[in-house]
This record gives sequence, structure tokens and C-alpha cells, in this order.
Amino acid sequence: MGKHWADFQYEIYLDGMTGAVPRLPTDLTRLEELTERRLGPGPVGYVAGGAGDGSTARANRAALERRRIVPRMLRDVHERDLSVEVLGRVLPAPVALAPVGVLSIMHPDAESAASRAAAAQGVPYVLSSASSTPMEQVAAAMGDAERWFQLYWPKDREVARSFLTRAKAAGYGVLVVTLDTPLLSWRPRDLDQAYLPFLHGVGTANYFSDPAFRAGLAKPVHEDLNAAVTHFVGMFADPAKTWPDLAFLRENWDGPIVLKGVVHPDDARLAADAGMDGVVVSNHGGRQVAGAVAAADALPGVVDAVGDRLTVLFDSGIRTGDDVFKALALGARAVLVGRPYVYGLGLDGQAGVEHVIRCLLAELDLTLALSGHATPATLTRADLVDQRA
Ligand SMILES: Cc1cc2nc3c(=O)[nH]c(=O)nc-3n(C[C@H](O)[C@H](O)[C@H](O)COP(=O)(O)O)c2cc1C
Ligand SMILES: O=C(O)C(=O)c1ccccc1
Repeated sequence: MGKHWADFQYEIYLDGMTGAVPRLPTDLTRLEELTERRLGPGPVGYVAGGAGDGSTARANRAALERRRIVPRMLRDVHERDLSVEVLGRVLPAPVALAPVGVLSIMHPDAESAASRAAAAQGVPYVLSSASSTPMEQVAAAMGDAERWFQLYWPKDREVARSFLTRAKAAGYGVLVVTLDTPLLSWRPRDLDQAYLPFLHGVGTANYFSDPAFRAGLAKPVHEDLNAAVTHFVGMFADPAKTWPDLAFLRENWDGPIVLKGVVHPDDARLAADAGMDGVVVSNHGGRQVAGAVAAADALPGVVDAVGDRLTVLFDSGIRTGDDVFKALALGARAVLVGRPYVYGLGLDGQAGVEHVIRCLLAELDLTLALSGHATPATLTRADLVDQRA
């Protein structure tokens, strides 16, 4: 029997009998506005912003909202279990925290707080290569809880190899390789404020603590920050990479490898042919290609192409429990959630992230039950209608 996520609902009502109400809203779509009021436009512009005029981020939301759930009745949903098997692991619910870099712009405890929240709730934490905290320190904050490492595949082979070795040694079990960011996109909200945290050495902790990275510097990081930042910018990503390069990752990582940022069915097939274990159907939360296909619209095609060969995960636009329901019904095995937990962190540190996870999963649990499902396993496309069709 799984955890009773919906118990959070009663807990909130019972607390209410002593006059207490939740510190943060339980409608997670309200967090962005609150965070902006609290933290100001620079950091929130960076987090909320998308590529171009923001149309891809809006399309992500519209594609989920357009799909409507068709609930079924009288199907015995009194005992429910949200657990799912993902890449050889049993997760208590089909949700993980997406890799998000530079969390110190949101809260001083940054990735340590977010990862502790994930550990406390039992959901996997995916640590970004561009974290503001070194991967070993995050691992120490998490104990033996489930953690995955997201790789921005550096141009320098030795740095890439060193990241993989360090991540393995620090107990990260799954490698998530992000393919959609060989360059940073055109992001007007950041450009108009000239806001780019990396240039101040924020979000570079894994690099500045790396022996292979430091071997490429003439002077130690603290003696010449500008040179270190320039070195980072030059190697952070490599737009020259192609599919055959994936062999390097397979040779240097013995656990599951998941490619993040796949939206074309043919790319999903190439991932399977390259011996990868999974893909994350994602458009980076609408932050990379302005005008790109909505992630939820790309999901069914990828599932049809490789669903029997690869684990298909999903992100980009998940804000509520019913969004998770819809992504699973479209064929995802589990989802990653990005901005909502980042706002939770900005508003209330570790507790804020735990609040977001608990709200999302309580709402998912109730949506499943009220729609006639005792587990995610029974969801199919037939549980949705597409309003546009
Ligand atoms: C502020 C911010 C930073 C991000 N940094 C990374 C990153 O370092 N690596 C990565 O693979 N994805 C990164 N992403 C993308 C997320 O992993 C995820 O794909 C996206 O946020 C999902 O969309 P959502 O925010 O609508 O849930 C970032 C997203 C945001 C909002
Ligand atoms: O901002 C982002 O979306 C992102 O993925 C990123 C890119 C470089 C460094 C940190 C995060």
C-alpha cells in the first residue's frame, strides 16, 4: 500500500480548527505572482521567463488545459497506490523535481533545501550541472534518498568524465543528459534587465570545484573570477555534438541514461538505437525554442514511437495534480516539475518545496480517485478528450 497523499487535505482542515491556514496557497498556479512580489523582477524574470515572446511556455499550458478528463464512476477507489516503477526503481508517486540551475537566486539554502524537501517526501531530486551547490554537498544533504544527476555535456572531455565519476561516487543513480541547450536561447526578460547569474559565478559550483575544470585555469578561481567564468562559458555546452557522441556517455556511466529535451519521434528512435534507457519529452519549460511544439502535444507521438523500448518521462507546464494525470494518460511514466517548486523554495525554503510536492500529489491522488482510478497504471488516452478535436 502506498503513502496516503490525500491525507494532506484533512491535515489542512484539522489545523484549521485551531485557526491555522496554510502558509502558501494550495493553488500552485498562484505562486509565481507571490514570488515576484517577494523577490523582485530579476530572479523571478529569470525563472518565469521563456524564449522569445513566451509563446512556447503558454502553449505548454494550453496543451494541458485543452485536454479534459472524463471521470468514471463506481470503480472502488477507496484504497489507492500512486507508486510507479521507473528505470528499475519504485517511486512512491509518478513525480520528481526537475533539474533547475542557480537556485541560490531564490533562497540562500538553494539546492540543499530543495533536495532535502524531495528526500523528506520521497520523490527523486534531479540535480542540475549548473547548481549553485557542489553535487557532493547536495548528496550529503540527502542521505541515501533517490537522486539523479543532470548533465550539461561539457565541451571538455576530461571535465565531462570527471562530472560522471563524481556523480557516481556521490550516489546519483540516473544520468539525465539535457540535449536542448547547446546554446542559451533569446530570452527578452533576461536581456532587457541584462540579468545572467553565471557571469557573477552563480550556478558554477560544480565547475569551480572540479579538478579537471580547474586544471584548465592559469590562476585559482578566487584570484581571477573573470577568467574562471570565461572558461565556464566556453565549455559549458557543445553545439557540435551529434548522435554518435552518445557512445562516450554509455562507456562512462553504467546506470540508466535518460535524454532530456526530446520532442520528435525520430529523435526518440535514435535515442533507443543509441542504447539509452529513457527520454524526457520536454521543451525546457518553453525556455529554449520560441514557437516550439507544446510538450504535451509532442508526448503521444514519442510514446507511440518508443513506448515499448524506452521509459518516457515528461515535463514542461505541469502546475497541478490534474496536469500530472493528463501527462500520465498521454503515456508518460512519470513527470518532472520545475517552476512550481522553485517558487516554493523562494517563498519558504525547504518547507515551501515540501508544500508544493504535497499539494501536487494530494491533488493528483484526489483527481485519480474522483475519476475512477486507484493507481496510475489504469490511465489511458481514453480518460481524456481533446477539446480541439
Ligand atoms: C530557472 C530554470 C532553470 C533551469 N535550469 C535547468 C538546468 O540547469 N538543466 C536542465 O536540464 N533544465 C533546466 N531547466 C528546465 C527544467 O528542468 C524543466 O525542463 C522545466 O522547468 C519544466 O517546465 P516547468 O517549469 O513548466 O515545469 C530550468 C528551468 C528553469 C525554470
Ligand atoms: O536557464 C535555463 O533554462 C537553463 O537550463 C540553464 C542554462 C545554463 C545554466 C543554468 C541553467
